[in-house]
Amino acid sequence: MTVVKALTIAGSDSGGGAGIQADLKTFQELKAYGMSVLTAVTAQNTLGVQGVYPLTVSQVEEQLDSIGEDLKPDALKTGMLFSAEIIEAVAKKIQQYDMNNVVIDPVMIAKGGAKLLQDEAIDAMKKHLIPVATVVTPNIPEAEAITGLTLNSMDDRKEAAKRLYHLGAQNIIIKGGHGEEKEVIDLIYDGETFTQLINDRQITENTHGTGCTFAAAIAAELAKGADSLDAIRVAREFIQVAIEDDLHIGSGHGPTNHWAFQSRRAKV
Ligand SMILES: Nc1ncnc2c1ncn2[C@@H]1O[C@H](COP(=O)(O)OP(=O)(O)OP(=O)(O)O)[C@@H](O)[C@H]1O
Ligand SMILES: Cc1ncc(CO)c(N)n1
Repeated sequence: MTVVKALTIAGSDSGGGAGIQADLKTFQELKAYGMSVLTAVTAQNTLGVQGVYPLTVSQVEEQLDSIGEDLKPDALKTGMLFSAEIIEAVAKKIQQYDMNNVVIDPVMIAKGGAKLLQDEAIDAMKKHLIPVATVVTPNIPEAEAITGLTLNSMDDRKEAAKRLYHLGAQNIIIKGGHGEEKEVIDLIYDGETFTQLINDRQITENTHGTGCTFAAAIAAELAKGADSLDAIRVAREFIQVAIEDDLHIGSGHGPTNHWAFQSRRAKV
């Protein structure tokens, strides 16, 4: 049996729906051995974020050294990185250990509005992290914050994708969860071609951690050898059913269902 390894570099969500917890659940469901480098602890539930406690840069670096020296991942994803210093350290270690198949989810704000990235860290993200991305997965507000554009139309999103490409990312997906359309349109750009993935928009409160889960699924598929577009297509299916078969946990924005994808496959 060939075992592939996937790494998440992200924050902990005590509520289990987003962050490291969502990533590890997703890796497991997609049969990638999951590993984690923690950047911050959050006290969080479906109602919101009650506390944010970043780790020190050296604590993050030491974890990355432990992974890099023994357990080189076949793919990795980044989530909440919190500060410019952590972003720079992570980018440096990715290069030092020659880690490939890098999915960058430029997490900035939790759905309830809590800040998971300091404003002054956006420049570091542009300068250090987006250039090492195999795939970068901003939602619409994140793409706006990175590019400085206001994204009102699909043409605006295409222009933002081009700018992200020029920052050095190989593949861009601007996620449409925050869009106004009746359907959810995720826009992909690989430097040459635009591809739109169009899916039914689910009317539900339970979308906590959709971005984390989606990016982790891309990383798991890349780890198994898929090309970027195929990895994104599987991840899109994974998140669609995780939203459709929601769990109804907590009294706020509940998590998605990380086992829905495998449960549905088992029924076919
Ligand atoms: N209501 C919905 N119905 C169907 N798909 C959705 C819905 N909301 C989000 N998605 C899908 O989930 C994925 C994540 O998109 P989204 O824009 O919600 O990310 P995000 O804002 O980064 O998430 P997070 O809450 O983790 O920060 C995308 O593929 C998007 O199309
Ligand atoms: C720890 C963490 N990372 C990412 C997100 C974004 O969903 C969140 N809410 N919490």
